[in-house]
Amino acid sequence: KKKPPRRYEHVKRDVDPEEAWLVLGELGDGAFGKVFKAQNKVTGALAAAKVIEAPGEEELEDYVMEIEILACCDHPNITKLLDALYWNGRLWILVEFCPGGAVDAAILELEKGLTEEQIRVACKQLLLALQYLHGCKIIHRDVKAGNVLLTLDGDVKLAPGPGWAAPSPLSPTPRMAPEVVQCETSKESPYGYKADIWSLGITLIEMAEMEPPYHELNPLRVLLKIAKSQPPTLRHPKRWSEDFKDFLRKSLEKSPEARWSASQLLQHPFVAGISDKRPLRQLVAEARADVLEE
Ligand SMILES: COc1ccc(Nc2ncnc(-c3cccnc3Nc3cc(NC(=O)c4cccc(C(F)(F)F)c4)ccc3C)n2)cc1
Repeated sequence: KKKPPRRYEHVKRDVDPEEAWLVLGELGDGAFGKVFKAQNKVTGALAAAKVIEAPGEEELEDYVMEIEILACCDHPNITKLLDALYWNGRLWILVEFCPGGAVDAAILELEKGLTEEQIRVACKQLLLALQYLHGCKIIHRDVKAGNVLLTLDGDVKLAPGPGWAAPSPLSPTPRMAPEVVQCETSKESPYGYKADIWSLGITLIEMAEMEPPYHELNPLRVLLKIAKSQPPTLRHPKRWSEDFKDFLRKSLEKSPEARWSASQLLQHPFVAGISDKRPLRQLVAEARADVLEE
């Protein structure tokens, strides 16, 4: 006899999502399912809606974990949960819509990297998001330009991509911290929150140079490079400030113990004292302008 589906606190089971939400169009199609743009029929609020086809009970548990995290995360630089519904064998997760899309898409659109001023603003907001997550004992595990979403007024929000959960070292990404690559997840040095700081450093290089380091290598070579090489640096150091290069040295420190935490990095001159979001507003306007012209 089929066991009754478990009840989850933040997942509605008795509402048809399309009664409450008008689906406006597709935003993307990932391994996990499709993402649509949607509008609330009552409030007019815009959302990004992830629709997962027929998740099995164990898959549902994973997604409910994500929903629980989203539901308890209340931070301006983390996508806010708007609704979660389980209907007709599909799980819908709706979060506030970020009109600027992901930073990696903006870089592709504009065919150039971000300026140091734009990187500085994004970096400060990502550090605030990571400080918050790490304070809640949450490790993001997949900080990359594709998971940094842009709003019209120049904010960034951290969202996970399809791979969100514990990426196995067998699917290495150029942003993986050395201790993760060396599977040093033993007790004394677990895959800690410091791995997100390494990935942030790699993401800043990705924003500056359009690609993360070692992007030209195959996955195995990436693993070896990360494990045995000195931390990556910017390709053209003369183009960048000493503050930026020093910030990268502090976040791309191979030893997780010596690597600075989000709170320590928030005191670094590269991000201390800035608050003007205009550089990112310009980035979104430029990237969207291209799209609007088409
Ligand atoms: C192609 O053009 C665009 C234009 C605008 C957008 N805007 C946008 N705005 C908001 N979300 C998304 C989005 C895109 C692809 C996949 N998921 C997206 N958002 C989303 C995120 C989540 N989950 C989280 O953000 C999340 C889950 C767990 C933890 C965390 C964190 F660790 F960061 F707190 C974050 C759940 C459901 C959805 C629909 N996309 C996207 C593409």
